[in-house]
Amino acid sequence: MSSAMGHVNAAIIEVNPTCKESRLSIDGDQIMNDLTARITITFRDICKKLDVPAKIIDPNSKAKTIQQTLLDDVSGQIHPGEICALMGPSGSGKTTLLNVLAGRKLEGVSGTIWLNNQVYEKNMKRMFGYVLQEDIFFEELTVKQQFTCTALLRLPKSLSKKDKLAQVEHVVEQLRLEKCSNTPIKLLSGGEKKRVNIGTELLTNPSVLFLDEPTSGLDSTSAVLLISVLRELAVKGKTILTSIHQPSSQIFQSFDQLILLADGKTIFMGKPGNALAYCSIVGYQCPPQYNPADFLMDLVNQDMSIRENLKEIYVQNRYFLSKNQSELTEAQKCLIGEPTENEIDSLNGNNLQLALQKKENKWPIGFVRQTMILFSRNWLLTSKSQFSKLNIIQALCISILYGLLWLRLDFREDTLKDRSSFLFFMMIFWPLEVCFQGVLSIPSERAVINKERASGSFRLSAYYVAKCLSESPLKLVLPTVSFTIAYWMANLNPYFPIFLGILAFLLLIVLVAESFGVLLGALFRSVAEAWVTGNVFLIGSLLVGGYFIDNIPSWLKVWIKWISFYKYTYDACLQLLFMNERSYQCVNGYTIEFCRNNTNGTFTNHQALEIFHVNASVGINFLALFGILLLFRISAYIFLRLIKHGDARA
Ligand SMILES: Nc1ncnc2c1ncn2[C@@H]1O[C@H](COP(=O)(O)OP(=O)(O)OP(=O)(O)O)[C@@H](O)[C@H]1O
Repeated sequence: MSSAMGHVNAAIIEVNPTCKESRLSIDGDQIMNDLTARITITFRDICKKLDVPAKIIDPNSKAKTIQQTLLDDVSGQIHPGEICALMGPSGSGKTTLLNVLAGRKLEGVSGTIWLNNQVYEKNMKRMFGYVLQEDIFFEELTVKQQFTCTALLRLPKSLSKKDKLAQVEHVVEQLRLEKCSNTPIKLLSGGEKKRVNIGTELLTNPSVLFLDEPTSGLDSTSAVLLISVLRELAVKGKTILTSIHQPSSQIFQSFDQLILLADGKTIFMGKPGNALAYCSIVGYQCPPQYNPADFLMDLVNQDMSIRENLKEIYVQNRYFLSKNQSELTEAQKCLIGEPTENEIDSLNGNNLQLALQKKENKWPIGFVRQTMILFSRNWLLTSKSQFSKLNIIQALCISILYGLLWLRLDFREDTLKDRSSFLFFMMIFWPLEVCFQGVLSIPSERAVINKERASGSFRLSAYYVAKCLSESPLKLVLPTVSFTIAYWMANLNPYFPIFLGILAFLLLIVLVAESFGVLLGALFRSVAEAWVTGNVFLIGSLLVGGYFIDNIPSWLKVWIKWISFYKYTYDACLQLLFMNERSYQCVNGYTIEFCRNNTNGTFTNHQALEIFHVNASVGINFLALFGILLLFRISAYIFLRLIKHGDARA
């Protein structure tokens, strides 16, 4: 398995920066073209109503929930080759409408959506690309690594790897990202990051592109560049719907259609160039030399009564598609009429079947391939974070400090406690360190994973298996180095197999602690809560681990074997340490009873072990630790599956 994974790893890392001229093969071109049908989206009477806890809206309310209307009877039609802009004040429902049309967060939604003349089905989502407002990535990856990983995961298995890489090159060019294609995403400008965000969605060549405020935070030049990229995509036949906040007049005029929302209702739908004329007809005149977008936003933001008036006028005017031109009111001439059933039936003669056929797989590639690609990405990211200069310096300093404090222990009665304390303190630092990394691990990746899974990139199980397989070995490297240095400096027991046995147990407890951290990260939404729970459990487990207290109350002793993984490791390591035949020098009889009247004598390893009151065998301790490891890992997966910690807003 490792060689296969190494191969994929290379595929991602070794993206050839010079293969600019790479092109899709004829077959590849055909497959990519087949993916891109020209799609008209029609939506009728879209409502979204949610029952929200009453206390959130009114702290004095006696009711349990209050129904909130996020979208109210919104209808429209967006055509291929066009860019439709969604505008409206903050909270007017732009993101909600985008989500609904993109088939996301459908709780409480009613109404109908058609893609061409086919009623929307969940599995048509693969035709969509959704560019979130936030640019969420693993920012350590370069642009090409990000694109390559996405292409390998999301493009169908019928495409060869060469074609998938050619598609990456194509998108890099299309989005004018050549200059920064080998730069880590964290070093990119806002505009470049946004284009990487769009590029990630474009790799699958979606027919419809949804964008949530792609220009927010960009300077005007970057915004214009971005919109020109969208225009090029529209020209190629994509259907584009984007929400936007206060665009410049140049950008505003460049849209093909504008939908203006207020409080979840449409108040204008038409060509942007007709918006001011419409306002003037219904009684709101734009002052000369005013940016039309600013005027519209000021108008709807100003006064509740103006908004209500605009909503009413729109409702009176919205259905007119079946009328003759001569029957239209002046206001209607400025609008695009809302579609009726007839408009849907006559739509887009293209009879391409958009829903997945039963035999088609929901996932573009299989579980094993997904796992291998995610393994390679995780390997890359984890090795970057694990082997930072700071981590290496920390590991060396700590091991040398341990080694110096316990330097060259003699085999004498008065060093028995020091030997056990060495083992115990070795069990503290690395497990705690790795547990903390585990706690942060899932929360720090959650946003990216949720985003990628929302676009159907991979199974959760593939992500989790890849994560476990790639991170665990890497997280063992520094503890191994550190323990080896300290062990031989302290000269704990020079018999090599014993060193290996103790090392194995110390690494096992590192893995158990890491799994415990991952479990907490999957269980809790807040890192602080996870960490507090972890602290209490780990400190409790440490205290009863066998080093600090001998006389534990009997009612508590019963539970220790269930809760303390330190106890298993400590007991096993002590048994291993005193396993081989060796004599120890008596000193004063304070520790070993046999030495009390025999201060110049020697005692055996068995007598040494007796003072530690160890019970279970090494094998039993190993099985117990291994069982806990599996329990933590499996529980973490179950929590990850069951508890949705994504966006709290449905
Ligand atoms: N899950 C939810 N529960 C309750 N209210 C919600 C939920 N999701 C959204 N809302 C509310 O619905 C309204 C519309 O939200 P939405 O995010 O669509 O607005 P927007 O126009 O995109 O705003 P902005 O421009 O600020 O992003 C807001 O008042 C928001 O608070």
